[in-house]
Amino acid sequence: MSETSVDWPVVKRFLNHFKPYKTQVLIGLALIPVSVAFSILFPWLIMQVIDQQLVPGVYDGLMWWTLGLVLVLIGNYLADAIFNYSLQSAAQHAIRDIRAEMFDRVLHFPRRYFDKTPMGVTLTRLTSDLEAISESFTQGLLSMVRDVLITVALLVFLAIISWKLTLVLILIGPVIYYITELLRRRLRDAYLKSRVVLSQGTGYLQESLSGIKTVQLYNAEQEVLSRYQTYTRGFYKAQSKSNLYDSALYSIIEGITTVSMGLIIWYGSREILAATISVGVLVGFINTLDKIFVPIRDFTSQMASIQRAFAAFDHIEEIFQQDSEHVSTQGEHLSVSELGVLDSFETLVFDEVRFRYTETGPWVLNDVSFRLGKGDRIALVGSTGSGKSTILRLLTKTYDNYHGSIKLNGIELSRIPKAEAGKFFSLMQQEVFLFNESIEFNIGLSREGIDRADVVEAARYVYADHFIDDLPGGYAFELQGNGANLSAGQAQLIAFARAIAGGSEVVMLDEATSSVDSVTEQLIQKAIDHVFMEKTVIAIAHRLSTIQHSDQILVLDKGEIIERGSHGELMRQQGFYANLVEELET
Ligand SMILES: Nc1ncnc2c1ncn2[C@@H]1O[C@H](COP(=O)(O)OP(=O)(O)OP(=O)(O)O)[C@@H](O)[C@H]1O
Repeated sequence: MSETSVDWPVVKRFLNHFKPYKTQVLIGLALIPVSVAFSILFPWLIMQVIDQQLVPGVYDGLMWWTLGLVLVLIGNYLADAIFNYSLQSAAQHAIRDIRAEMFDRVLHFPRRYFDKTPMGVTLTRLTSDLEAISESFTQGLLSMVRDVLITVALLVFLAIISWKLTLVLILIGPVIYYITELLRRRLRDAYLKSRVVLSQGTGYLQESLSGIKTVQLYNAEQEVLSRYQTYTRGFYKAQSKSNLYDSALYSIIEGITTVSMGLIIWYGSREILAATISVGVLVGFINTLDKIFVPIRDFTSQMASIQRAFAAFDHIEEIFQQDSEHVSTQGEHLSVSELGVLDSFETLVFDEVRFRYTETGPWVLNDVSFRLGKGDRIALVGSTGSGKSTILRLLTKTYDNYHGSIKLNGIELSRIPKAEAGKFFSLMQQEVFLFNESIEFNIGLSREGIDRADVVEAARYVYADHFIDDLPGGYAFELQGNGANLSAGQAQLIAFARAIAGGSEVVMLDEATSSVDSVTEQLIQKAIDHVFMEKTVIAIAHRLSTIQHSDQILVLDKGEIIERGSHGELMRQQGFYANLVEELET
């Protein structure tokens, strides 16, 4: 344990989750003394049967002793079963609650977290790390407490019936402990190694499966497989090593138990012949031996399990430590009058906004200023990486540590809670994610206040209704594998309908650059025209027609607005924009 530092507040927070299930924990704990009592009662009864009945040849009452033995055995099993069941049940309940709480946090994490944390890591935190803690709680910590108490009680019992035999036993104890400790260290190293390789392998597996289309497209199956095999080989090696130490430990302890048994029988027989102890004492002693050695052996795995739990505590703590960021994206508590100002969209003003994704990274937006009024349509154009999407990401509050000022109806955006700001803006994304659910779900997303009629209306708004009606089941049509059973254009229309269904006043459009078939292309164009006619729009525009429909065009280069104006004005300037348009036309 000395290798692992224990963060008690973390452990305490974990144990707090057991409070609602304290009855089960208390039942489990209450059964520990029962188990201890039964463990002593059994060898004591055996001693009595031998010394009082068998050796003197008294058969009267033998049945009662035997019945007592059976009852104690049954009682012991029952106590063990209830102990395990109640503690496991409490642990499972607590883990269920913690898992839900952690997932809730993860769902609210800022994008920065996901930018730097591989998905596999978050998955591991929510699954195997929690399992390790739960396992350690039941099979590690509390079983160890019970076993230690039983061992001590048995040793006291043995010392009372024969201190000489107990002395022989105690001499063997340190040998077992030393061997166990030696192997345990190696076992733990091998185990840790296998966990590291396993999590790397799982991360790689997850990445390969999410990129399966690319893997297959470029016939990279063999390379991917051989790279995965390096992880499985590593895992196999580490696992084999830990199995080897585990079985070595098991066999050595078994061997020592047998040798001790021999020693005790030899020494005990001499004592019987010298009439210092009775036959019953020797048999009772032998019966108890196993009960002492097994916990000593299990102690190793219990300690390992507790160490795993502490490592897991450190990992899940990373999730709980994200707290401050979690709160910051939520903005502040606005006053009633401020909330009144946010009733409907009036203006959005960017004033010398600067932004970078990381503390030390390059500035991605440099003194960006513009004003978007109700009904205005702004187009953002510029080369790739110039910062267009970043502007939209600031508005969706995906990132919020900007410099300068962004005011929504005069209130600083960073102060407005994410959910509140979200009512104003909806994003028509270029990158579409569709769930394995019905079309209706994919448009409405079970959002509050959006019913079936809104879903149908949104689909009609973006001209997606015709193709949806033609699908088997219509709005109940189940999508598969991120919309694999739709065309790319249809998937885009569903995403458009999703953005419209929210009823936001400002639509942010990230226009797709990928080409779709001409029929869907026309539908998408019509949907965009519709939005341009009726909504306030801020669009990352790639189509010339979208750009020309805008009141104001902002031309971005390396995070700066280098030109601004209407299409006609910018064409007359014969600058960056005019060149861009020329490229689009050719
Ligand atoms: N999560 C991120 N972490 C760090 N840097 C990022 C991140 N996202 C984008 N960037 C960087 O910010 C810059 C602007 O990116 P942005 O996505 O805003 O460009 P864009 O103009 O929308 O490009 P495109 O037209 O290709 O979508 C780029 O240099 C990019 O590398």
